[in-house]
Amino acid sequence: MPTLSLEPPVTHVLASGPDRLRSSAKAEDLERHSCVMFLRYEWIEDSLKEGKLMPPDPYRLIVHNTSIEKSLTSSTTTTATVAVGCLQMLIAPIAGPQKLNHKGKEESGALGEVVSSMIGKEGKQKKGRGGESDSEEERTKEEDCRGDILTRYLGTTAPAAADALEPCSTSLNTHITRILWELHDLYEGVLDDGNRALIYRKVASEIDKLSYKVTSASQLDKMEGIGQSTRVKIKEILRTGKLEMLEVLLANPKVSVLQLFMSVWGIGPKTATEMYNRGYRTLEDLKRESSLERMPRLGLKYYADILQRIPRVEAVELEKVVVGVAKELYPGVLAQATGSFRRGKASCGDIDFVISHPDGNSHRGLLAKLVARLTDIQFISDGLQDRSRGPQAPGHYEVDTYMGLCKLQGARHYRRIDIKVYPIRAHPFGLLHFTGNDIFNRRIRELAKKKGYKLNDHGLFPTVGEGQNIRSGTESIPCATEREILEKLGMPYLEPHERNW
Ligand SMILES: Nc1ccn([C@H]2C[C@H](O)[C@@H](COP(=O)(O)OP(=O)(O)OP(=O)(O)O)O2)c(=O)n1
Ligand SMILES: [Mn+2]
Repeated sequence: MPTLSLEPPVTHVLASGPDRLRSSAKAEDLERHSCVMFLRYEWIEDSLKEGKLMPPDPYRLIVHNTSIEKSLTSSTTTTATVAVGCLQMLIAPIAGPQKLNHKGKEESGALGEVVSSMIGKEGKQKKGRGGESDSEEERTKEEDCRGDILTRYLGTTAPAAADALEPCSTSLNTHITRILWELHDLYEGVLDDGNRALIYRKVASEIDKLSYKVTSASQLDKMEGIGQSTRVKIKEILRTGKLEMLEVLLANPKVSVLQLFMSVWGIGPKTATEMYNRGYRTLEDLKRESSLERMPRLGLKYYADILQRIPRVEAVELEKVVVGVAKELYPGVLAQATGSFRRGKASCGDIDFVISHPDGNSHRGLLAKLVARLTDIQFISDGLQDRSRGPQAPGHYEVDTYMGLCKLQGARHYRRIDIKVYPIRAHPFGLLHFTGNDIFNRRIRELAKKKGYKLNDHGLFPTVGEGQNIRSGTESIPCATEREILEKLGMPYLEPHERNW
């Protein structure tokens, strides 16, 4: 089990362009306070490849403004890579104790402000990828152009590719978004109002992406998708640090019990309300309820572990185990972790596998064998298997699903694992769907609808009729790759890390 053993411990990783670094007097200040190391961009690439934090010394840039200039220009590694970013590792003494927001992301607090002032209030933080040789200006143009294309196709701008690798992103605006996320969670979960939840989610994620701290609601004037009532709420949050409407909601005892129940894996609004109406108020009460189905039982059994997010280093190891066993059992199998892991996130809520076999036949029975072997080696501990046979429902093919819990040998926590096995013709659709994120999926499904298709994780089905009478065929348009699916929808291909909407 790999560990994060860098000393002093790393709490933040931020990226900055070298030009900004060269001209910044504050770079020296930060170095003097010895809270920052400036590293070449390859450090994070290698760390991600290796699944652990690499020792920083070989990647270090000497941080006096004049020396930075020298090490940037005289670096023996590709100047192109160096030219796109220098990483700063901000360590504990200044950052103070780590705080987690509701999504388990670190809050950057005052230190974030120091850094944002260093890299520029209005400037978007940029991170490049190794091997790119275009200039910063060219890249900006290209990203802007891609944004335009997507705006045209999807009615919104995708986040720049550079925003996606979460290890480098910390929100500077959790003073606002913490409350908006809480509203999202309440509306989505407890109050079962998906539309309102989506509004708060969109606004909160947009504000989380800003590279400056919002101190006045007028700074958000140009941001799309913020309605008048959300604006009023943000003003109140900025003025008072809280939101009365949220406090009133949270003070409602029923709401807090429902929230607690729905934090259990497998319990949705319906069961939570039912349990509340039966007089249950605590998780201990729930454990006594014999009518609970298997999934919420597991949810209760592994409650504390499931709440913990999976650090990326561990997810890398989890993927190795499952893919390794799948390949051993079925040479040539297509198996990979999707979801937030494939989108490059620093931590994942669970780990989602999508599997298929190119021979068109071996997918049958594969899941049962794989789960049996993973159980034998004491990787999988508990779970549920389900087979949704098709195509009784239009356009639904045989897809096997496993939802359960697993643990690496010697690891502290059990982790949630989902495995989906698709027949090869549906594989790219499964991959696209389970890579997400959910907002991106919603957008491409809307786009498909406009173009006369129904898109789901089984295929792309031409539709006939209109409005209430709309019906989709049972034969999918064949697509061999995710790229082909997006092409059929007339939109440019997006790498998984560009799908963090
Ligand atoms: N209501 C949903 C739920 C899921 N998905 C798709 C998109 C998700 O990205 C993917 C995997 O679902 P997860 O809930 O596991 O979400 P993520 O993997 O994206 O995030 P997390 O880190 O929380 O697991 O399935 C979706 O489109 N709509
Ligand atoms: Mn997931």
